[in-house]
Order: sequence, then structure tokens, then C-alpha cells
Amino acid sequence: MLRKIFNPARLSRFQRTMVTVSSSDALVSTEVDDKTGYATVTLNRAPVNSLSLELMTEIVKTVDELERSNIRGMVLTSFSNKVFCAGLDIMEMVNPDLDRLRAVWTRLQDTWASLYGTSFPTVALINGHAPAGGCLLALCCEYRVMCNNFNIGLNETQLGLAVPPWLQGTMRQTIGTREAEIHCIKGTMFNSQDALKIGLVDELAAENGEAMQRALHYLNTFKQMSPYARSATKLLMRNKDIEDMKRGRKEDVERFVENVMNSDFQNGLTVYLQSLKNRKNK
Ligand SMILES: CC/C=C\C/C=C\C/C=C\CC/C=C/CC(=O)SCCNC(=O)CCNC(=O)[C@H](O)C(C)(C)COP(=O)(O)OP(=O)(O)OC[C@H]1O[C@@H](n2cnc3c(N)ncnc32)[C@H](O)[C@@H]1OP(=O)(O)O
Repeated sequence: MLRKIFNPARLSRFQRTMVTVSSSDALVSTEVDDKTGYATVTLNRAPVNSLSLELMTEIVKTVDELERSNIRGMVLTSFSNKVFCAGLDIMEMVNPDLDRLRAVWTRLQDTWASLYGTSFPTVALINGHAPAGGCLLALCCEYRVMCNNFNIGLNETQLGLAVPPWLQGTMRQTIGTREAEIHCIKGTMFNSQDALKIGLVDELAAENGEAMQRALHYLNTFKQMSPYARSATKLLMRNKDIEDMKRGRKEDVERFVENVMNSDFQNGLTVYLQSLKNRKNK
């Protein structure tokens, strides 16, 4: 079933409503340019925008609000010019409370679904590293502009986590079945140049300003187009993936919980955290 797009009341509001949305706390900030109708959504959880339950809740809330305010496009970026998003907050997985762990995975599913299923065009302005869940956020957007000298990829298997089917699907759709299979299994991290070559990102930029120009250029390509035809086509392509994820979501949560509660995984996580700290102290 098509969501969001067959609502005539919503389309008639499109021309006149331009709302500036701001998030209730500082984890996500949103600015809407009244002239263009484009929103810039900035992830703002220092130091590395790791995806805690609270940050994901804010992302979902922000996207829902933007959907209601009928913006014409969105750029997703980071407050930091070093890390776009470091993936799931590892601390959420260290000896977790089971209810919270389930909520974390459910909210990651929601984050994927809401960003992947926006009716408006979305661009990820990847101004820093984007491992695992960071790559997920970028993959959900329609278009990706990445600054030079960073890394991106689904490195979950390197951490002892399985990549869930819905995320595998988004990777397949982006870089093709053969490459997605190889690189999801290997957990490959790509530098910016290689990410461009394989199609994981669409354009490179030397720095943030240039990346923003390129992102806006993508959004401008839809200026003269019927928002209805655009969003209907996008959602007709994407809605089935979202519905499939929703049908399997409970099973998917339990697989994640089992994966995380495994003692080998917990031991590996402690070693991994230590390696991050050691790297920092070198
Ligand atoms: C069939 C399905 C079955 C099961 C499903 C199971 C799993 C599903 C799998 C995939 C779906 C998507 C989910 C993905 C899971 C994840 O996202 S796991 C997280 C993966 N992330 C990483 O591996 C990144 C680790 N971090 C880094 O490599 C670097 O920090 C980074 C390059 C991002 C930045 O480097 P730098 O700028 O030098 O910063 P520091 O390394 O010094 O880091 C600063 C402090 O931040 C802490 N930190 C870094 N990353 C995280 C994180 N992800 N979570 C929590 N904290 C993080 C780091 O330890 C430093 O802390 P300190 O200052 O030392 O206290």
C-alpha cells in the first residue's frame, strides 16, 4: 500500500506551508531555508554521533515532522567534520538491559524505515567517517555526496554482527547484488575514492562547502517536477522493502538480541572498545 502520497489535502498544502522545524533537544538540529524549502538536518551527538536510543528517536521524530511540514528536500549531515556517524552506540550493546536492547534495535529499524521512505528527496552529506550504522543512514538517502579522505562501509561482520536482510537489500540496491554480497560478508570499509568507484557514494567533494553545493544541485534537479510523480515513483520502488522489514521485524529483533547476548560477542566487544582507546592513545 502506498503511504503518504495519495493524500490530496497534503498536496494542496505543499505550495504554501514552509515550517521551520527544530528538535526538542540538541541531538538533532534542523534548519529549513524558506526560499528553497530545503531542510538541513544535522546530527549533533558528540563526539561521534553514535546511534543511541535517544539519537535515533530524535531522527525519527525529525523526519516525521519534516514529512508533515511538506519541505521540498533534505540534506542529512554531521556537526563534526570528521565523523558523519560512528554507527550504533557500542555502549548500548555492552551487558545491556534486554528491554532497552530490544528498543534500540526496534528504533534502528524505525530509523531506516522513516529515512528510506521519505516522500521528499534526501541527500546524505557525508562529511566524515561512516561505518556500519553510519553507512546505513547514508544508504537510506537517495543521493550521497562524500568529502574526501574518509571511510564508509558496512563493517558489521568485522565486529561479529550479522547484517540484517533489510539493510543488505539497501546495499544491493545501491552497489548491485554481487558486490553487496561480497562486501557485506567481508565487512569492507571503503575510502572515499573507492566508495565512488563502486557506487556506494554518488559524488566526492573536497570540503563541506563544495559538498553542500553538490547536494543542493541534486535537490534542484526536482525543482520543476511534480512532487506527486516524484514521490509516488520513489515510494512505489521502496515501500515493499519497508513492508517486508515490518513483517519480519520481531524475528529480526530477537536475532539481534541473541547475537549481542552471545558471550563470544560480548568478549569481542570489550576487546574492540579497548582497541579504539589504544588507537586513540597512540
Ligand atoms: C540477520 C540479522 C541478525 C542480527 C542483526 C545483528 C546486527 C545488525 C548489524 C548491522 C546493522 C546495523 C548495525 C550496525 C551495528 C553498528 O553500527 S556497531 C558500531 C560500529 N561502529 C564502529 O565500528 C566505529 C567505531 N569507531 C571508530 O572506528 C572511530 O571512532 C571513528 C573512525 C568513527 C572516529 O575516529 P576518531 O575521530 O579518531 O574518534 P575516536 O575513535 O577517538 O572516538 C571518540 C570516542 O568515541 C567513542 N566511539 C567511537 N565509536 C563509537 C561507537 N560506535 N559507539 C560508542 N562510542 C564510540 C570512542 O571509543 C571514543 O571514546 P573515548 O573518548 O575513548 O571515551
